[in-house]
Amino acid sequence: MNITVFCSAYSLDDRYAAPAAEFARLLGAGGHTLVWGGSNAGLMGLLADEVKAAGGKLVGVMVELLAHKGYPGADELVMTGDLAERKAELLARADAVVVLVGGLGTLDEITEVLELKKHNLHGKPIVVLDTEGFWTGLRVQLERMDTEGFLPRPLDELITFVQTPAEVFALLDSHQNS
Ligand SMILES: C/C(=C\CNc1ncnc2c1ncn2[C@@H]1O[C@H](COP(=O)(O)O)[C@@H](O)[C@H]1O)CO
Repeated sequence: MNITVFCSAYSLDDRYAAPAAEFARLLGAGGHTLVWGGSNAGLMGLLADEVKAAGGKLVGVMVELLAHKGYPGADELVMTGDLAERKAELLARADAVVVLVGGLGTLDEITEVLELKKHNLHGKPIVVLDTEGFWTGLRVQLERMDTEGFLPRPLDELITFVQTPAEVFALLDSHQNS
């Protein structure tokens, strides 16, 4: 499975780094391919290291302006012209999207794939690994949109929040088998 991952480009403490590393090991050991921003920076680099060490493949989708930060050991590096093209490519190459902790770049990526799914422009699973309740604020806001009639379809058709790396793969397996 090609799993596109959005996550922080910053180095983070163990509360966030350890679950991200565990997720990456499960991804690699499961024979999946990590599709990600292609950077060796922070959590993005840690993720790639762990996936590679566990036997998974790496496909980096980069923008020219950040090419100097490219992960040296990627199996494939795709160069895109700008951030919008990169987001489109990250989604096009995904069988599923997984979101780890992150900042504005990650938030931008989540809302993009959600908005496209809302309009039925793709039907790929979007799973948030909600480490330490990091995304509680987003979940609460989305639930309010859902209950107060701001969404054209139920929220649980659009996105799933889980607490552990193992739950991510259990969910993706259940999607594959359905
Ligand atoms: C932080 C530094 C460089 C960042 N380099 C990046 N390279 C590739 N992709 C990136 C980079 N920064 C952001 N992204 C994308 O956005 C998400 C992370 O952004 P956030 O703001 O940290 O959440 C990530 O999913 C990438 O796709 C200098 O060391």
